[in-house]
Amino acid sequence: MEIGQARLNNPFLNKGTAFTMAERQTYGLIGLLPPRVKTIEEQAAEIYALYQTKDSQIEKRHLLMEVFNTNRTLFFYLMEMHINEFMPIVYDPVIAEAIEQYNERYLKPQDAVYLNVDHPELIETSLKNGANGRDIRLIVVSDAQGILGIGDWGVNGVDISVGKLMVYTAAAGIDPAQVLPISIDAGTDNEQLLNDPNYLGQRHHRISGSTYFDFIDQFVTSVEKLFPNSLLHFEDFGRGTAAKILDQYQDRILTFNDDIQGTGIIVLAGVLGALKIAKQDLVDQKFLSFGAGTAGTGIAKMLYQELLRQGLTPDEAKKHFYLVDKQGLLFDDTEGLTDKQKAFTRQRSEFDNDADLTDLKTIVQTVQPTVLIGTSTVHNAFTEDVIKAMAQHCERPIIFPISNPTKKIEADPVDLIKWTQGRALVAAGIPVDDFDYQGVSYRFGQANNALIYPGVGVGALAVQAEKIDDEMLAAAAHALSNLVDSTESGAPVLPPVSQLRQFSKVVATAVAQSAIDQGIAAPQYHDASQAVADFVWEAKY
Ligand SMILES: NC(=O)c1ccc[n+]([C@@H]2O[C@H](COP(=O)([O-])OP(=O)(O)OC[C@H]3O[C@@H](n4cnc5c(N)ncnc54)[C@H](O)[C@@H]3O)[C@@H](O)[C@H]2O)c1
Ligand SMILES: O=C(O)C[C@H](O)C(=O)O
Ligand SMILES: [Mn+2]
Repeated sequence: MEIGQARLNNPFLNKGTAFTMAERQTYGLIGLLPPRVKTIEEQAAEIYALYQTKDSQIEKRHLLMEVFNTNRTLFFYLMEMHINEFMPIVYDPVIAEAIEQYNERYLKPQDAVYLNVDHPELIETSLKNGANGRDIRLIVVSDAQGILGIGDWGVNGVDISVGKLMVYTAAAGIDPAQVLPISIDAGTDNEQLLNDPNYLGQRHHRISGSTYFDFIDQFVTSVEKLFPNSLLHFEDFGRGTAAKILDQYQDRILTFNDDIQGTGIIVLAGVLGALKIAKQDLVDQKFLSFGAGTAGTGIAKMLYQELLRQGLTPDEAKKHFYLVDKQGLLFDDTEGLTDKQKAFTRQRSEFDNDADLTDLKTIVQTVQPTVLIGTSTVHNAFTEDVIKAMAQHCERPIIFPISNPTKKIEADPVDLIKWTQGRALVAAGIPVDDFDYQGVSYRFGQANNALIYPGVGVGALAVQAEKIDDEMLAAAAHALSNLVDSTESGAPVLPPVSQLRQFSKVVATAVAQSAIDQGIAAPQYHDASQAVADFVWEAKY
């Protein structure tokens, strides 16, 4: 039992001024706190009042991180009360700013584990020190090669592991004492960091090839050994490693890649939601993915698998996809294709103007897509010309510019409504305010994987699933899209973040049920909603 200052300094156990007199006796806290005993409601009201005095978003974040660092229960109590307001501050988009300023604003290690590619022999010790005897069930790990759309941020990327875990607890209620954020410092190719005297990571370029993959393998093996009942969530790895790692481990351990799978199913859910509103079928759509990297190809795969579930053959389903990357429309003879792009390339013989299919407007005019998804990190790539060309050929264009953070988004969602006279069905990766236009209030869905990965992870953990498979992922997407209200004009294509807690439970239950139905849940679980309810942690003293 931790007593005295050690208890006050332990964010998992600390209650600050809310320790009762009896607790102060028991835990050796007599004389260590001012006399007045406060309730959690009083503490939360005080912090919130202070929060409102902060001028900038980064200052607001700094305050909330201090609460997080000192008292997890109070932090999550507050977060539940102000979920809409706090999500963009502790998570995307302000988290990107925090990552860019990590060295300057370094406060505390945030109970994360810092692994160093040059010292594989320290992996186990580091993991044990990080857990400090806690029963770890969920790990988010990042090597920060592709942080959102802002590139390589080395050790600064630890914030994304911490932030993704915050959302897990706020949305789906995993006990914050059972999570472990991890940074893998594999070096960085970010020259700004390498030249920054304050940079806190290893000062060398990224290590790649077998040294890198051997390190990952030792890491995964250590996680399996030390935390055999945990889910290992990979976040913001690079285009050249993310899919390789997922393919290597997805059948061996309980693991998940958020950028590939989480993004795939949030977009699938959003597209299904949009089609519900437009009263159209998935099999009648043509999908154009602009930016065919980790997220773009993950999305194509999820949509493709849904077409198969709806009865199409692989050849028929494949014909619905057009991938565009730096080279233009991707053909089977395009130079530099990634393995995941190869599954969705087109043939030049399909087009008379194949040589011209390098700019987005010509591609849109030629292909006439009904669904346009942006995962390119190219700000404002969806110009008025491009969107008008698309809207000429379809009544309800489905347009998801989902590159993050705000400075990378492919179009301003408000412009998409204006340019299509309100016909577009739009979702972005970041929160966007409602927009009143020609008598209709347009609400924008947030196609951010945060709306779905917490339910997936908690659903899988609640029934101790052996793995996360495509059936469970599809169950999650369907559960979420079923909640879309298609009756009101201007309705969003996904349920609003204000209901994150409620719908994460629905997603978790669907995922748990799928694992039970497939026989990959632990045998003691028969009732998915009971298992999820039993698993959920509440932010109270
Ligand atoms: N909303 C969400 O939930 C969500 C989830 C994952 C990723 N994202 C966003 O998607 C973006 C991409 O992430 P990623 O992990 O796939 O990165 P990535 O680097 O794997 O992929 C980006 C792709 O865009 C391509 N690209 C770059 N410039 C281009 C151009 N001018 N024209 C066409 N293609 C171009 C790159 O070659 C690459 O293939 C990021 O901004 C990220 O924040 C959003
Ligand atoms: O982190 C986010 O906001 C979503 C996504 O995982 C991304 O990489 O952009
Ligand atoms: Mn990500």
